[in-house]
Amino acid sequence: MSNTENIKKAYELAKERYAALGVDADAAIEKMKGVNISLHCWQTDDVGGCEVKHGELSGGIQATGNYPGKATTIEEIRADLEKVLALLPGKQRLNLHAIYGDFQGGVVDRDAIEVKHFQSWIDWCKKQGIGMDFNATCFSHERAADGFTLSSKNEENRKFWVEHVKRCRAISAEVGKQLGTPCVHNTWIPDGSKDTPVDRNGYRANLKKSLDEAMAVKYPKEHMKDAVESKLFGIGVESMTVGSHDFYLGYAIANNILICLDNGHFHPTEQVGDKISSVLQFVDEVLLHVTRPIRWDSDHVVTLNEDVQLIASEIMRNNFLNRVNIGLDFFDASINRIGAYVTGTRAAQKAFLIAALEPTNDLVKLEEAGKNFERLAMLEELKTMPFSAVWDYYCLQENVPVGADYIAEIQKYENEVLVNR
Ligand SMILES: C[C@H](O)[C@H](O)[C@@H](O)C(=O)CO
Ligand SMILES: [Mn+2]
Repeated sequence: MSNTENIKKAYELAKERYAALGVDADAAIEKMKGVNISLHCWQTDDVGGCEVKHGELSGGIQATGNYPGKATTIEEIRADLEKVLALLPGKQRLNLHAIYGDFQGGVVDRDAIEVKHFQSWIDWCKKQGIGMDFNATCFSHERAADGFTLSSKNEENRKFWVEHVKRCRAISAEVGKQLGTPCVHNTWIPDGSKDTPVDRNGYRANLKKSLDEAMAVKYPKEHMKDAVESKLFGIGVESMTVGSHDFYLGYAIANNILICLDNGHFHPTEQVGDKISSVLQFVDEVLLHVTRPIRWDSDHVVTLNEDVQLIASEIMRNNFLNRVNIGLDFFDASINRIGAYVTGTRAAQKAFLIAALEPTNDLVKLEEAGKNFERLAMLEELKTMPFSAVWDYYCLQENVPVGADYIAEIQKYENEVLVNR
């Protein structure tokens, strides 16, 4: 019997097991069409970017490791992204940072970027048949050297970063218009203080003023949507982060924009999965940065852990796919970067498929009847249901490597492409 036949046979058996619980496995696979993950371009090159003058990565984020094969040109970044896309089931999106512009016609500073610097990315996305999201890059720059950007008390620097964000939003609107799918523009700034600051209020008032200025121009929602990303702390900014969760949640609610929840940006015992149904009572949509924090915001490769599962389950249980924009945010330079990318994205996708295979209504009924032992027991049983047979069948249907087969594909790419860089 061929491997394909075995996968199909295993799926038929799994389907019966799920059907016995009232779950339609075909329908769960169908639901995966709505799970479009925005692939963060910065996993290809350790958040380096395409500006000629590479600034040292700053802002309290770090890519550790020196595995060979890092992409160093826009062509290599695109080749790596194409490889990643080819190894993932379903349709994803691209999440681009402003430092990844196409500056081959001449590099410009961040306050002078225009649509023309991103046209080749828009065309690339069109060719791939995918949408694109965008990010202002308010770090790795001499005007961020003192740790402040939009909240800076240096008026020249503050205005510089306002202009950058303004331009990024205009570029995002054009991206969404050309690609026919809204571009989510995320603003994250590293601003904060290593030691105890005195004028916390002054910096936060500046940040509010800067965001108001940068977001004064409104764009159609069909073209672009604004998101702001909060953070608890970063390396070198341990005592105060200007853009805290309280600050940005307030700003997002007051302005009806998206709050970006990065699951590495909270106290380790807080779960972003628990926050989704809270914030969605007050904002229309959220943006997620799915990552794996180890003791700090370390941005390790996503794995199928309880935190990621809760995030996916909360979205699927509540039909929130149209209100939650799913992005990733990890960067590991210590292993094959394409391998990191594909493993992490597939892990997130698995969490969504597992969530789609849950008999949610029955579990809610148990909960509402106070049958909490039965709820606990069922949640435990679900963990060992034959999920992998459904995942393998989904990959087979999508024409991408099944199970661990993608490892060999990545090794081949390493031997044929990455080693020559
Ligand atoms: C590169 C990203 O924009 C960055 O990681 C940001 O999203 C973040 O999470 C900073 O800690
Ligand atoms: Mn993030």
